[in-house]
Amino acid sequence: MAPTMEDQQMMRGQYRVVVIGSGNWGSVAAKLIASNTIKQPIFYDEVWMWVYEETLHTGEKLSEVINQTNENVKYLPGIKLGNNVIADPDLENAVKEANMLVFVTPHQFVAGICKRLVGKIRPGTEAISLIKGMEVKMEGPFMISKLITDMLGINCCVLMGANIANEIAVEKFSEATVGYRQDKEVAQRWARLFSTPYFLVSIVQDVEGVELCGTLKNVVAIAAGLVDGLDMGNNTKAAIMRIGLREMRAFSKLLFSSVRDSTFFESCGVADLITTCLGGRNRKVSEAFARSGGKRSFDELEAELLQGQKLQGVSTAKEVYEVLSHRGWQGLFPLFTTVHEICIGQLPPSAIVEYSEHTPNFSLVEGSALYY
Ligand SMILES: NC(=O)c1ccc[n+]([C@@H]2O[C@H](COP(=O)([O-])OP(=O)(O)OC[C@H]3O[C@@H](n4cnc5c(N)ncnc54)[C@H](O)[C@@H]3O)[C@@H](O)[C@H]2O)c1
Ligand SMILES: O=P(O)(O)OC[C@H](O)CO
Repeated sequence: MAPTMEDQQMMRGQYRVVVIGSGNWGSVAAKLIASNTIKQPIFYDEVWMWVYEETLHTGEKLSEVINQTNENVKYLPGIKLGNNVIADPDLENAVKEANMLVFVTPHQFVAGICKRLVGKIRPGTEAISLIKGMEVKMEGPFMISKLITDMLGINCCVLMGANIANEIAVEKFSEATVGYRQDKEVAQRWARLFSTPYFLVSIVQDVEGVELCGTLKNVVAIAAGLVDGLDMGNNTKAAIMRIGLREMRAFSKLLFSSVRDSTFFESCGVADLITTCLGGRNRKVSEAFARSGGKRSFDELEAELLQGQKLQGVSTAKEVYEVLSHRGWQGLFPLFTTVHEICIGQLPPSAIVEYSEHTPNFSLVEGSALYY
């Protein structure tokens, strides 16, 4: 039954959103959300955005400049976020009224942020993670949505997709996928919060599949960048993407048997893999690494080329490698293994196309559980 006028009045402003993170994608997410909260009465108009405070070269505080200019001059210059976006450098204050938390920071910072939020979250709060990455603990791999759920005791959906932030910032058409565990209504509410005519969001009941797609494609993007840096051309890059996709699917299914094949055909799967391997930051820095012959470090190149933005692929390759070596799976995942060994300088960048020496291992798994 459709809600009555009275119900709609009662629901007015019921959902208050905070965006935790204000990097390149965090700022675009705040812009998308703010364009919807202002139009949809169930959402409170103002959107809080937690800013990891920093002092700009002008001596001004980033959060103050965002509030004065309505622009994130460091991470998304030239784009107005919407007058209903409020930047707040005080994390606890930013979340205090919210019941919809949008996590969008580089994955290495999430555990520290959640630690600060323990006991500070309103009852009945829902979360969504836009973060592409995972953590590896003694007990094994931990997806970021699970980390948020475990640390804060709240349900956490994920939103992933072929989403290069700068393109969405200028309202070029793209798609995204929300992954949810149980509650379809909550997932639909998240889709409603993000969807615009140029940003189409679908929902699938496969939280791990969606999150692993977003996480693992960053490792393949490092491989794609190496291929570009070696001037190997399109066929080689396509081969790397195909093999990478197969390893993404095999790894995801080995970790979570519930992961669906169909998820890899959503925006979060093959589409994100393609866009990241063509135009992402991981690809860009990795290309520069290969062009330096592996002489310059990823850290140095990240600082030089991204000016404060963070790569996720190199640390994810390490995290994936930890899982592979702990379980004795390196031979089954030659691409993931090789990417990590190149990133740490154990192999030269050219090893990415000397991949054939591992191929027999790879074909051994044909017909096994890994293969289908
Ligand atoms: N940028 C994109 O196109 C894009 C698209 C989709 C998903 N993502 C994912 O979104 C997540 C966030 O990426 P982003 O692009 O918004 O960020 P970013 O890489 O542009 O910026 C880095 C952010 O980290 C913050 N930071 C630095 N040190 C910190 C600390 N110690 N604690 C907390 N924060 C700190 C900075 O203030 C900045 O906001 C990543 O997982 C990324 O993979 C990015
Ligand atoms: O720029 P990257 O490599 O971090 O990728 C950005 C997004 O994840 C693309 O969907």
